[in-house]
Amino acid sequence: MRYTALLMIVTIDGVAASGKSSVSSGVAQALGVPYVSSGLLYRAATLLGLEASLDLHAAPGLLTLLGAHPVRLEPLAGGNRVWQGERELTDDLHSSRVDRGVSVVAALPEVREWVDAQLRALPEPFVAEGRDMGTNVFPHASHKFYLTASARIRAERRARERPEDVPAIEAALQRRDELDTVQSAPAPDALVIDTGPLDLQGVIDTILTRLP
Ligand SMILES: Nc1ncnc2c1ncn2[C@@H]1O[C@H](COP(=O)(O)OP(=O)(O)O)[C@@H](O)[C@H]1O
Ligand SMILES: Nc1ccn([C@@H]2O[C@H](COP(=O)(O)OP(=O)(O)O)[C@@H](O)[C@H]2O)c(=O)n1
Repeated sequence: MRYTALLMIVTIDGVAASGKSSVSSGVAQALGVPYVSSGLLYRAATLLGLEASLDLHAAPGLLTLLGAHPVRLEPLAGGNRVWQGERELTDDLHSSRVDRGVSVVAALPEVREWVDAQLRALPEPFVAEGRDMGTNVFPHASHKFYLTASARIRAERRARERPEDVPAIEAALQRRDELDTVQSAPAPDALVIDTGPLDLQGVIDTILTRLP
């Protein structure tokens, strides 16, 4: 564990299934700090909206629901957990149904404000991962990274975790990348890493060598 991470925010953004959460977890564990998965909050809002049969394009209903039954992100270094009261949502957040709806929910400015407020309230230090951590939420972060890889490589990796086949996963990832374009630009001061030729530890080490 390194002790140089005091009062530091590291941002790791990138496209869908580029390795953000696995890499963030590895970096966070090496630094001895938590990591924060912003995508899980968008996924939680989507899951709860779907369960309540709400229109995912309409912010007021979603915000009323989230206000009445607050969602809590538990940012641990080994893996984030999401709670709504006593109910743990974590295991339900990576279904294909949530994948399909989440970009619609994430396009709502009111939902983005709901997520951003929770993230900005967290005590430093931490590693934050998502799409706009280095641009919008923590523009003052000391170290910023952006992960990419071809859609095919990302789909092959994700196929090891999902029941669908590679072409179906690839098409869904590309659709989500398109819908997420607005919030997914790399920060101008981020180091862009193509994770295609690297294994997980290779990406983690590339980042760690650039941290104090
Ligand atoms: N560089 C890499 N090499 C091989 N597999 C990787 C690499 N990065 C991530 N993975 C694997 O790809 C999958 C998606 O990674 P994940 O961290 O969930 O991405 P994201 O958080 O961007 O969606 C996981 O199974 C992970 O173990
Ligand atoms: N900072 C963020 C994080 C996620 N998101 C949205 O949340 C969705 C799920 O994010 P995620 O990081 O859990 O998804 P994966 O890249 O892990 O598949 C994305 O497709 C975006 O629509 C966002 O808009 N901004």
